[in-house]
Amino acid sequence: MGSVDASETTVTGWAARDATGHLSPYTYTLRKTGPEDVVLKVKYCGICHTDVHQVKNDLGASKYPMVPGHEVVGEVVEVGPEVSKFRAGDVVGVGVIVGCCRDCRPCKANVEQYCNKKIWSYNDVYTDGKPTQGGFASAMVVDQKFVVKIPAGLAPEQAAPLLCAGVTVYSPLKHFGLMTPGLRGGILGLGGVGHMGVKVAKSMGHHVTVISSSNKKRAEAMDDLGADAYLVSSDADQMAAAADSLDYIIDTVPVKHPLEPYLALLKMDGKLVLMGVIAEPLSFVSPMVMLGRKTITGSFIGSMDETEEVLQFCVDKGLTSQIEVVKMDYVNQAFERLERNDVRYRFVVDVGGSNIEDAACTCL
Ligand SMILES: NC(=O)C1=CN([C@@H]2O[C@H](COP(=O)(O)OP(=O)(O)OC[C@H]3O[C@@H](n4cnc5c(N)ncnc54)[C@H](OP(=O)(O)O)[C@@H]3O)[C@@H](O)[C@H]2O)C=CC1
Ligand SMILES: O=C/C=C/c1ccc(O)c(O)c1
Ligand SMILES: [Zn+2]
Ligand SMILES: [Zn+2]
Repeated sequence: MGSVDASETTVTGWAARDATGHLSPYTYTLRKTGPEDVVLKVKYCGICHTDVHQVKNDLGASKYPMVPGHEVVGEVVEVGPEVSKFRAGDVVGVGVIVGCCRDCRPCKANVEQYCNKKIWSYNDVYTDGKPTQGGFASAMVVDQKFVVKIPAGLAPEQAAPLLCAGVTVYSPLKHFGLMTPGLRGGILGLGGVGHMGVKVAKSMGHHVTVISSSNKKRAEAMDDLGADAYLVSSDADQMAAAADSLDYIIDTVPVKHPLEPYLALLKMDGKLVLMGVIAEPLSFVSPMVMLGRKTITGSFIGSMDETEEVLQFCVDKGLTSQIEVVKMDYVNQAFERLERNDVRYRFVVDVGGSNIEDAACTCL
């Protein structure tokens, strides 16, 4: 962390300044540590496709300067006086949200990710009026409710993708009653979220089919990730042969795509769970869901409770994410490679090992 005055700490993050999405060093201040706040020095931060959507203003609501990053693992360096769960030296994680109202139905049901007053970890405004900034930064201050302990047995860089990608697949499988061994699941789009989908679903005892836009990932999917079957979505014969075979599909495609080819793969009562953030209407004809009582639904990350659960689930099952660790000065190339589908399967930035405070003067 940088200089400290009576109330605020100066930190360096890597921010996008406009919709080109190019990140460069940016200096800003953290809020004064409140009674329930945890201050963490960032060690690692994963790059999610949502970060690409946000820096490039795909959703039309981006504000700049924007420091992205919501798969954040760090070390606690300070806690407020009312923090009981954490102490200095703990390795902790922060994900997509850092605030909620605590009073609405979702908050009271501990599914605070569905709170209409949730505060996003970046591209949002905190309760003090300051913009929120994410994990591609030397440090963050986060309310303890939105901080999780990284369990022993999980390397910090390994834990990073679980804080968004991991919990994003775990939550709907749990919520929709899809944890039963023997189910037949489909993972559409084998990227950061999708590869965690294969691993989590396999660990639940499912028969897992990857549905991909190309044949390029077939061997990796079957041999390294443990998928049971692999379909190329443009291969009409393969798709026809797999009709009526799946209990669910986790759809992670980040761009507009037809739904009917995938609805056809579902059995009666099958579920298509949309994960991709797509700001255009998707379409299907009604018989595709009526004839088979199929469901099209969506799911948004997971709760704080589920985040703790998926971390422990991964420890218990010996499950790891497949990551490429890079330094901060590679972040723009990593974003470009992610956008062109050239990563196996998640970039994780070694923020702590990148001397980002020193780079601040030279990289603008
Ligand atoms: N709902 C939620 O809570 C969350 C939503 N997201 C969203 O989920 C989506 C996926 O995120 P993430 O896994 O990080 O992204 P990745 O880019 O890592 O993976 C997406 C995968 O989709 C496939 N794909 C990519 N581009 C295309 C294309 N043009 N046409 C068809 N298929 C394509 C590719 O798989 P293949 O090569 O196999 O075709 C690619 O690997 C994003 O929109 C992200 O914002 C992310 C996290 C949480
Ligand atoms: O990667 C995590 C966030 C996902 C997300 C889902 C829906 C939405 O509208 C977003 O802006 C982000
Ligand atoms: Zn994410
Ligand atoms: Zn609420």
